Order: sequence, then C-alpha cells, then structure tokens
Amino acid sequence: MADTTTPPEKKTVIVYKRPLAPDLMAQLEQRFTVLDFTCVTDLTEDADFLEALPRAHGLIGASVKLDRELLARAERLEAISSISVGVDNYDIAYLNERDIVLCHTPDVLTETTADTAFLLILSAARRGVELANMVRKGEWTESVKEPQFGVDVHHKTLGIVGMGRIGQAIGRRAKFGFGMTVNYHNRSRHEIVEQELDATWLEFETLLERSDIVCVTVPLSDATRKMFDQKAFETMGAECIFVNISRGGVVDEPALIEALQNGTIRAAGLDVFETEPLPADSPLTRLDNAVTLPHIGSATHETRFAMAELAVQNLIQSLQGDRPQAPYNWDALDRG
Ligand SMILES: NC(=O)C1=CN([C@@H]2O[C@H](COP(=O)(O)OP(=O)(O)OC[C@H]3O[C@@H](n4cnc5c(N)ncnc54)[C@H](OP(=O)(O)O)[C@@H]3O)[C@@H](O)[C@H]2O)C=CC1
Ligand SMILES: O=CC(=O)O
Repeated sequence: MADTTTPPEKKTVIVYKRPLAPDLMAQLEQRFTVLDFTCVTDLTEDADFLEALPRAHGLIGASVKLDRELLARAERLEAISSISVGVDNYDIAYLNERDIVLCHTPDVLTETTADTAFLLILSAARRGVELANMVRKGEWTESVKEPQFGVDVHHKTLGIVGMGRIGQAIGRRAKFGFGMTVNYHNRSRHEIVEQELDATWLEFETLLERSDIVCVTVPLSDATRKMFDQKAFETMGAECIFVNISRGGVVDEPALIEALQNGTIRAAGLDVFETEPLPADSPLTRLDNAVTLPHIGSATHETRFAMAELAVQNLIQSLQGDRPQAPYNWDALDRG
C-alpha cells in the first residue's frame, strides 16, 4: 500500500545580516526552508522581513536589536542563534517568557578579541594611527620629535574591568607578553586567575586610580550601562589610556569626548560606540588621541568562520529539540 502520510513540514529559518559560507548555508538548507535577508541593511524596517517573521522557527545573525515588539511578530519562533558572544541585542526576559532558546558564540572569539584589545592598547599608547596618517599624507618631513612620542606599554599597570573569557585572555597577553602588572574589577572574584596572572581584585574606583591603561570587557547590562562617566575619567587621570572592546553603551560618550578634548585622560582606543556605525560627524573620528575601529573585535577570517560554524550548530541542535552547544538562557527555559 502506498504511504499516504505527508512528510512533516520543514521548519523555516531566517538568516540575517551575516552571510554564511556556502557549506554552512548548505547545512541549513538540507534541514530547513532558509530565507536569506543578509543583504538587507535596515532589517527592522524591511517589509519582506516583517512579513517573513511570523513563519520563522529560527533566526541566525547578529548586529540587529531584536526587541520585544519585533519578536512578538515571530509567533512560531523557537530559537535565536546569535553570531556573537554579547547578547545585549535581545530581550532575554521576553525570550525566557516565551521559552525561546537564545544561543551565542563564546570561546571561539576570545583570543582574537583579546588581540584586538592589544591592537587598540598599542595604537593608542604609541599613537600608531596618528603617525601612520602623517606618513600617508606626506607630512613626514623630519624625524619625529618629543611632542609626537608615545608612551610605553610594557611593564605598565593594566586594569581590566570584566575578568571573563576575554578579560583573562587580555590579562595573559599583558602579564606574559608585556610584563605588565594586572589588576581587575569584576562582580565576582576569580582566585585561579589571581594566581595565574598574579592579579589583584580592586574596587572600581581604586582600579581606575591605579591603572596606566584601563581595558573594558564587561557585557552591556543595566548594571554596566554608562559605568564610565565623567567621574570615572577624572579618576583615571591625565596619563591614563582607556580601551573599550565591550559595548559603546558602557560609556557616557559625550563625557569621554570631553575627557579626550580636555586632556582629562591621555587617549582612548575604541572598537565599540553608542551608535554604530559611528556617525561620520562624531568628534571621535577627528580626535588625534582617539583610535577608532569599526567594531572588529572578532573580525578575522578564521574567527568569523568559527563563530558562524558554532552558530549554525547551535541553531540545528535547538530546532531539533536538543540542547545546543552554547545556549545563553538554557537554565531559564522550561526544557529540563
Ligand atoms: N568588540 C567586539 O567585537 C567584541 C565584544 N565583545 C564584548 O565582550 C563582552 C565579554 O565577553 P566574554 O569575555 O566572552 O564574556 P564573559 O561572560 O566571559 O565575561 C564577562 C565578565 O564581566 C563580568 N561582569 C558582568 N557584569 C559585571 C558588572 N556589573 N561589574 C563587573 N563585572 C561584571 C562577569 O563577571 P562574573 O564572572 O561574575 O560573571 C564576567 O567575568 C561581551 O558581552 C561583548 O559585549 C565580545 C566579543 C567581541
Ligand atoms: O561584539 C561582538 C560579540 O561577539 O559580542
């Protein structure tokens, strides 16, 4: 007798913002109906995307704020696989309420992001961008004199705010590569890290007072929003270099601009901003003592591939009903 049962309908997945390598895309296409929105710039205003959302069981991508109002349209949604470790773009309380699993990409980007932190530390301290631009503009007419000298990084004191995966990788580079003293501020103490890096936990203000360089690697949350304000920059002082590889929202950006303009701090190295892309008219694009990168902490071929690979695995596992490799909110879900 012929089998008259209809095969189960394939689940629908939306890929947004981050194009996937062909073999990763193929892994999704074997299992799901895939809708590709990676070419859409203003996703949340896109009529086709808004029309597709109610059909989506899974979303995979990054760099778009998916708020409650938007996700409410996605009534069949089971999983979001973020191609990022930071999850500040998602309303986690709402996802938990709806039992939607949120996955992210920790660990695979840690070392690359720590390298980027050092790119910023060195560029800001040694005035790398400013002096390279001088050469490019044909303004290198005589040997560099004292007003253009930088400051040393090796053997200085680094204060890390957020001693998690990336903070620790930065700490290892600082301690073992540059002979630096490492202090940290974190909401919990990490005694193993203290031993490995000979690092000291300090209160936030004390850390700022004692640092030659402050590097921020906390996630953006209600507790960390604008934690670097005018008072924080005054506490750091005129010799201090501020490096932010975390999120722009942890900084009061007008206060930072003022601190750089007034010499309240020496310089800043910034990968992340309150508004991204950084508006071209932001003073941060023009200040010689601000090194600005376009949010490229993890942006190497190898690491972006590893992140996408993990994100695809996360999504497949989630939509198959399995525990994904890197869930963010698993314990808060009703999936026991
Ligand atoms: N610029 C870029 O391209 C990238 C940026 N990032 C950013 O870096 C962040 C950190 O990533 P990762 O290291 O993997 O994350 P982790 O969760 O491993 O580390 C975060 C650390 O911050 C600490 N922390 C959290 N809240 C506070 C607080 N209120 N005060 C003090 N410490 C706090 C945590 O403390 P506890 O140990 O107690 O949990 C933890 O140690 C991401 O959330 C993302 O925003 C990440 C990758 C690339
Ligand atoms: O900003 C990048 C991330 O992975 O988080």
